[in-house]
Amino acid sequence: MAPVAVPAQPEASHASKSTAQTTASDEQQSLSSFSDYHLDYRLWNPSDPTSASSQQFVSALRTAMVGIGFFYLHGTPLDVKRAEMFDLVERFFALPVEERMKIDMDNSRHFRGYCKFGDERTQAKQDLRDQVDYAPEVQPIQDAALVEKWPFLNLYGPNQFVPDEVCRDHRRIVLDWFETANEVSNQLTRAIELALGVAEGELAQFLTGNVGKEAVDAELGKLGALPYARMKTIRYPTGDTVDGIERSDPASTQGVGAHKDSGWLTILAPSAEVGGLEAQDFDGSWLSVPHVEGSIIVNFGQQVEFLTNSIVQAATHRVVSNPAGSKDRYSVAFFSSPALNVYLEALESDRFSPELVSAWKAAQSKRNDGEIVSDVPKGDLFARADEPFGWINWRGLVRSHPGVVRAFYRHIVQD
Ligand SMILES: O=C(O)CCC(=O)C(=O)O
Ligand SMILES: [Fe+2]
Repeated sequence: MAPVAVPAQPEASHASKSTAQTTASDEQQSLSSFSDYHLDYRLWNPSDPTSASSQQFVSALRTAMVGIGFFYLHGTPLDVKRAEMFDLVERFFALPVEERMKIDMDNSRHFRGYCKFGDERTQAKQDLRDQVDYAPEVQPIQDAALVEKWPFLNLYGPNQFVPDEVCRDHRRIVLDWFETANEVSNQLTRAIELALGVAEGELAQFLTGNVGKEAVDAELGKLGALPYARMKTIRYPTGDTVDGIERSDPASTQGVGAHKDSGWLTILAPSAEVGGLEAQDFDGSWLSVPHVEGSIIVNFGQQVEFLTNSIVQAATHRVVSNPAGSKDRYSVAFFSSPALNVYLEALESDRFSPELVSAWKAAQSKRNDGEIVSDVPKGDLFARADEPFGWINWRGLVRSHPGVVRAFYRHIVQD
């Protein structure tokens, strides 16, 4: 990959020293310096995916698809919404913790709402962040017998928002971002279909849930398509204690531990001021992923890897936190997901376009014998062909949020 000049980056508040304990050298490379990982969304014309400009976008996407699974996407409609969104996030986390706790996730059987600092773990270690989780704003599913048989149907339901007089426009700003990020994910999915050389809708059907009858359980099929996605607004706070909560390990810098996102595509807006996001290169080294003005970050989740037989890799990434820094870090992450009702089956590799295969071979030849080093086991959250995808979302949420399980699901979830 040819490094490319990019606009000067704001200084990351965690200097390279704080990552030196986990990286081999002080000279950490930045993902932003590689031209292959910068895509221009304005080239993509949704009403004419076969135009020369759209094809140029698809070709760039193909190159990114055989990379480490992370890229910058410039010129999306999220850019103009960013300032308002980050203003909201800062206002929300500045509220007294008692106000934030009024939308505590432990009050939501649908796994929506605020998770206080230190409640979440990755690889058995406390993550140093607090966050609000959202998903589609929909009615709960009413058919009690079906919900009992398929507990993941509980994931459908309303979000929790703070009233306007406490935090102005919480609901409006979040739902608007959710819808816009979802549209970007849908457009990228169409472009991925073209990059792979598969028919229109072949991947999109897994997201919309409008799959052929044979792919759906008959009873579940009664409910129709059950599209799903999640979103988080996140804070990585500084300070020895946070909201009166002690850090369990004062020396820890684990904002969020190394992981691969479990879903389809992640559309991520990282802090412009405070660094810390890192992506793992194929040789195991960690690249910094700073915000670049006028872009958002996209990464592939594990279901893209699953469906493409690993020709596309889900990115291994983490956030290195700096509790001693002068500013809290904020980020906004949208995770598209296969619909709850669908069964995923990997595509036959021999169907991929010659262009994709040659891009993949070229990328392989530059790696250590095609070897991929990752701190996360391959396929830890892959879908299974014999169960609806809802189970993957359900298991992930049950594992991450024991408080919700204690409040609502003691009878069906064993420790
Ligand atoms: O906060 C970030 O920048 C990344 C968060 C992330 O990777 C996640 O929540 O899955
Ligand atoms: Fe992630």
